[in-house]
Amino acid sequence: MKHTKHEPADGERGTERADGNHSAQDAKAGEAAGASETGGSGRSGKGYTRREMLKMSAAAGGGIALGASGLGAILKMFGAAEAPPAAAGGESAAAANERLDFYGEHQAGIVTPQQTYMYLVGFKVTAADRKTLIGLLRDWTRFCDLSTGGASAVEANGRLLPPSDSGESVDLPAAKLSVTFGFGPSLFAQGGQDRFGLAARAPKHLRDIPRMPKDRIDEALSGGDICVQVCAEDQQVAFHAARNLIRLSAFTASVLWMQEGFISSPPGSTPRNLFGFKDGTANALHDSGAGYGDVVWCGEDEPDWMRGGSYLAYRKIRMLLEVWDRSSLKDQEDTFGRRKDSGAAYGKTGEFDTVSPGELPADSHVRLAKQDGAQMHRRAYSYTGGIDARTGNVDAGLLFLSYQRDPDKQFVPMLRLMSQMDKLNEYTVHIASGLFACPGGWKPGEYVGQRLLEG
Ligand SMILES: C=CC1=C(C)c2cc3[nH]c(cc4nc(cc5[nH]c(cc1n2)c(C)c5CCC(=O)O)C(CCC(=O)O)=C4C)c(C)c3C=C
Ligand SMILES: [Fe+2]
Repeated sequence: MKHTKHEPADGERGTERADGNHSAQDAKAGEAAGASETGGSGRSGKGYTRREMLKMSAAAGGGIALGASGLGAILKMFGAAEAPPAAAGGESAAAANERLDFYGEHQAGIVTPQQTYMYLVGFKVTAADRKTLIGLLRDWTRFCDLSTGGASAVEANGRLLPPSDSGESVDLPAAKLSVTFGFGPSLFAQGGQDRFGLAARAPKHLRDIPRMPKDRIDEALSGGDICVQVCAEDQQVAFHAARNLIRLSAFTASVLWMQEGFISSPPGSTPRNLFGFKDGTANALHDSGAGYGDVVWCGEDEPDWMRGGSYLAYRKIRMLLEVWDRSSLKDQEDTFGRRKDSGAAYGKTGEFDTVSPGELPADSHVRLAKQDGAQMHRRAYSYTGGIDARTGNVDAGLLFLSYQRDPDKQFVPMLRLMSQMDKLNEYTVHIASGLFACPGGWKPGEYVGQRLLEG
């Protein structure tokens, strides 16, 4: 059952916390709540774990007169910045490192370091009007605010109703949870219909990725009005967030598809994909504030809500592991133009040595990327889906995700070139596709997409 909405009045909202600390109002509310747990000592300025939040919500249910919504009451306890106290002085560095700020100039989960687990969920909005859509985005915002801070939105409204949160992350830390939102072309216009009065606010480059000749796209796994990328260092934390975002969308949106990915590498080194090659090396070419500005973040030529945002290109690419595993090491290395062990380009010794395209096979993947010349920020995850019952082969591959400021220049032409010539095509099939406009980051007190919906 969906929780009753708590619409904070302006005066309830907390102030912006550039330093990660909450306003005095928040701290006071936190102290009051903490007092019930700490024998009166309070925990002003310290973070609360999910477990503590659960206990506090139970305490609040017993001792504080709740409003229509227990969740609302919990949020009120922490002040109407709608967040539990964030990492601040006194908290252990380990705990602080577990949190990624949900607020900021840019959304987390784009250039922030890649976490181990990822869920990608595509939604179709079923709401009939903009107001209902806004309600969903507000609910999602509250959930993300709490869960990225390591708290749970557990209602304290008795045993006769389903709990507002499924609860499997209650004892777990924030685990660097990030939730990144993107809007698909169909949210702005579908079949010539301006469904939510947003057509005039559509970003410049948002249209479906054109189909390529070799594509075997499954429409049921593609597109959508809204895409949510959920990442965390703990799979249960990531799943919990994806699941509860779905749950909160009941009656307002329906899930079209959900993908599950993973990636792993020793700290500081480039992860390997399921072909055993280091994947993500060239991100180092733009790995700086200035580089992100040139490659990732949208600028002044976009509507205000997209500034500091980016376009997410998504391709689900099946990798034919059995074919690959029967190929010689030479064939495998020729496919990328890089060495399998070190990741170095042909003719070089170090992974990050500058690539000399002329030394790479003409149809190799990296040579074609260099020929195209564009850069994008890749954030891919591997996936596995068990065994293909028809063939007995392993169903596995890459959830290719890239962020760029202009997909018409930085993604589509390269995809076209690769689809025509890439040696990698002998071993891969593209089976799902989508392009989403991810707005710039959120300010505390603002709901996801507010500048689009109210601008
Ligand atoms: C249209 C863009 C791309 C698709 C689709 C794509 C699929 C894909 N890539 C790999 C593995 C590797 N890709 C690598 C480099 C690389 N790939 C792209 C783009 C697409 N890849 C770019 C822009 C680059 C960087 C090229 C450069 O400037 O050097 C590499 C090499 C190491 C690295 O830089 O990451 C690997 C390995 C797979 C397996 C795949 C589809 C399944
Ligand atoms: Fe690639």
